[in-house]
Amino acid sequence: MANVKCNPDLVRERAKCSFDVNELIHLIDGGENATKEKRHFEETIFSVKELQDAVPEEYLSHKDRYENAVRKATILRDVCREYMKKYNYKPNRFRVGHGVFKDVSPFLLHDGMFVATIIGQGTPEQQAEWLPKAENMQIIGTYAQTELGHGSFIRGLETRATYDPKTEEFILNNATLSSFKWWPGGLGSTVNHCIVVAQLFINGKSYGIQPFIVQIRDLNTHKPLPGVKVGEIGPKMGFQTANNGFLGFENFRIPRMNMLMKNAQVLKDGTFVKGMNEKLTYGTMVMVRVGIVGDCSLNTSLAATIAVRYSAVRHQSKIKAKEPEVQILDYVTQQHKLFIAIASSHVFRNVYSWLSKSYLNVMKDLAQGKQDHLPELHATACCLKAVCSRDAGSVVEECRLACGGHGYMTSSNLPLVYGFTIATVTYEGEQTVLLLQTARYLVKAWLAALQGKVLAPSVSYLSDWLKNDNVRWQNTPEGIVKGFQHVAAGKVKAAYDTIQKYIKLGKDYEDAWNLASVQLMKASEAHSRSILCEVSWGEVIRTSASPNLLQVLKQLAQLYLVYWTLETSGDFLVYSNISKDDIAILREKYEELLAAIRPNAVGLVDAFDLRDEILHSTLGSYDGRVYERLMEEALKSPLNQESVNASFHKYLKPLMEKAKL
Ligand SMILES: CCCCCCCC/C=C\C/C=C/C(=O)SCCNC(=O)CCNC(=O)[C@H](O)C(C)(C)COP(=O)(O)OP(=O)(O)OC[C@H]1O[C@@H](n2cnc3c(N)ncnc32)[C@H](O)[C@@H]1OP(=O)(O)O
Ligand SMILES: Cc1cc2nc3c(=O)[nH]c(=O)nc-3n(C[C@H](O)[C@H](O)[C@H](O)COP(=O)(O)OP(=O)(O)OC[C@H]3O[C@@H](n4cnc5c(N)ncnc54)[C@H](O)[C@@H]3O)c2cc1C
Repeated sequence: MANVKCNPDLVRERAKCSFDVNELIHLIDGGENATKEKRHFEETIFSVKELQDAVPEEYLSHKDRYENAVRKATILRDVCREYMKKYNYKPNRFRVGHGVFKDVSPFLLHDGMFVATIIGQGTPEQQAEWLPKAENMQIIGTYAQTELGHGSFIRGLETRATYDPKTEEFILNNATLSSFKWWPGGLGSTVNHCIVVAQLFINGKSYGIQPFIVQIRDLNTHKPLPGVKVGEIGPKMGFQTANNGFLGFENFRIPRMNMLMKNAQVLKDGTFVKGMNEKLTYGTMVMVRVGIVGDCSLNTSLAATIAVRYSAVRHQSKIKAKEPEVQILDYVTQQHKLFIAIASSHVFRNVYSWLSKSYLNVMKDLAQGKQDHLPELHATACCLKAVCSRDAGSVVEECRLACGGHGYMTSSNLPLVYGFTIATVTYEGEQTVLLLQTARYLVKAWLAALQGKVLAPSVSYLSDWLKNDNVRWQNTPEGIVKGFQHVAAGKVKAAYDTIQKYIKLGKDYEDAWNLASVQLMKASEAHSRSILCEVSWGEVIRTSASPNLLQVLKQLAQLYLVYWTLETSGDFLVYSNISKDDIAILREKYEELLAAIRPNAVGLVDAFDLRDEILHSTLGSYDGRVYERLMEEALKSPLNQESVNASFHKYLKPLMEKAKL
């Protein structure tokens, strides 16, 4: 990239950088070697001509766009397979996926959830049967859980799997319209198999929801099998190439062994054998929620790179009347909009790495029959997924707005990035629903703290606060982290007291819960924020890096802490011992941090190491040829391929002529 002829503003910005960009790239990637491998892999993918679109996708019809995405998905699969064989390297397909598809791959669910569910929910025999076929694409699958009528409340799903002991089969049925599966990615026209989450019935008795692996299309003709009704759900706000679909069954039979039985089992005679914990059936969702925190980091870095580079190139208005127009990045309001995006990406990455470790530890425990830490993992993954995805959506939108009118151009890629980022707020558990799951855990933890019990590490601050809620405020990163814990503890207490108040007024627990649920949701958000602050600050101070880089990483981490303290200063005034003067000091600190980060802004986004092919942006490319690219892309419009469009003769001319009469 270094030899590309760049916009002079970007050249100057890069020269100003106080740290070694390559050092940060290696740190993000996990070492110099990892960067080399990543770059070699990406170079290979993006030099495949067939993966490059001659015409921007947006000009294609819905159908052509889908077919083009499938074409590219198959080529990408082949290239990756060869690459893995040759170099024994497991590539990050999601990162290059943004380059290849702009949006998302029709195979996203195959990789992300179908294969993962066979691993997580299948017995060793079932894995041996389906995993090799799924991994080498002999079968293509998705995860079909959500229905027209139910998504959040999984226990309310209506698809039925009724066991027939005579034939040792399950009979799948969708008797109502609301029971039709709705949303699964790839289901529309791509997959031939899916994991169907259905209500198990044996001898008329319900045994809750269970996962089944079901073939829905003929492997040769791709026609839906008799008894299967399947199709695509149509255009959406984003995820245009994900090929989301609907599905219903009519007396469709599958063998007994197609129920994934790692947890619960159905024996030949119809005896139901309970698993260790029925919630383990929800395991794939927990895994993906953890993964989404990592996606939030990538999505935020995409938007930050585009908006920061553009802001360095774009000049508009003046700060001082007698001086030239300034780079818009020099406006402190612009820095306020953008630097939190850079900081958030680092916070999400660090928290993802921390959460992944907890996830793997709990998986190891579960393999040995220990489930003590499962509730804490579930509660933590729920609230972090909810808060990170919403933050990422807001940050991406702020980056888009920070690019003014050009941010509204599809060619900036910011609308598409926003489309797939904002989807994460809803899928894999809608944000409020997940925050309320965590609130259940927090209320239980609060009760345990009141009873003097030892709490799990992520909530132990509740007991600390109970012992001493009068800690003096300190304007240091550690003091701010404590402050966030005080806010969270104060909110948990307030929500708990509100439930108790309603119960005393004669409400039952469920109604009291609903009446207190705005507070419960806010408590859960505050709990997440305290984890995000504590974990990210902790990771940064433990980072081994050169003094120059460490200084910049600390500035970013502090910016995150101060930004969110100021954003929620009302809560701090209510629940911590912060004073108005402390807030004024933090405001000053915030301004100092913006100024300190400013010279490194371009270097920081360069360190996300996102190739132009992944950014897909007229505004964000490495060379900063913004106006040239905007014009080049505009000229690709089909309307610019003819000097006069037929509509002139058909409609405009008659209109003008009628007006003359
Ligand atoms: C790294 C890979 C990245 C891959 C990326 C792929 C991206 C693909 C892109 C898009 C795909 C999108 C896919 C989907 O959206 S799939 C559908 C996802 N659907 C949901 O997430 C539904 C959300 N709803 C739920 O999860 C549940 O209904 C619920 C948790 C909200 C409630 O469940 P319910 O059975 O009603 O439980 P209760 O509320 O009654 O709680 C009972 C008890 O159980 C505990 N609990 C709930 N869930 C879990 C769990 N997963 N693990 C452990 N424990 C759980 C809960 O805490 C309660 O405990 P208690 O308070 O002690 O009683
Ligand atoms: C892009 C995208 C891709 C998807 N891919 C898949 C897929 O591959 N496979 C799959 O199975 N599903 C998929 N889904 C479905 C997704 O998982 C659900 O849409 C999601 O879980 C939310 O459920 P819902 O649509 O039923 O929302 P609802 O639950 O109906 O939410 C509507 C509103 O009701 C509120 N609400 C609901 N319950 C409660 C409650 N208990 N307390 C308070 N408020 C409540 C919510 O907060 C929300 O404001 C996808 C969705 C999207 C958008």
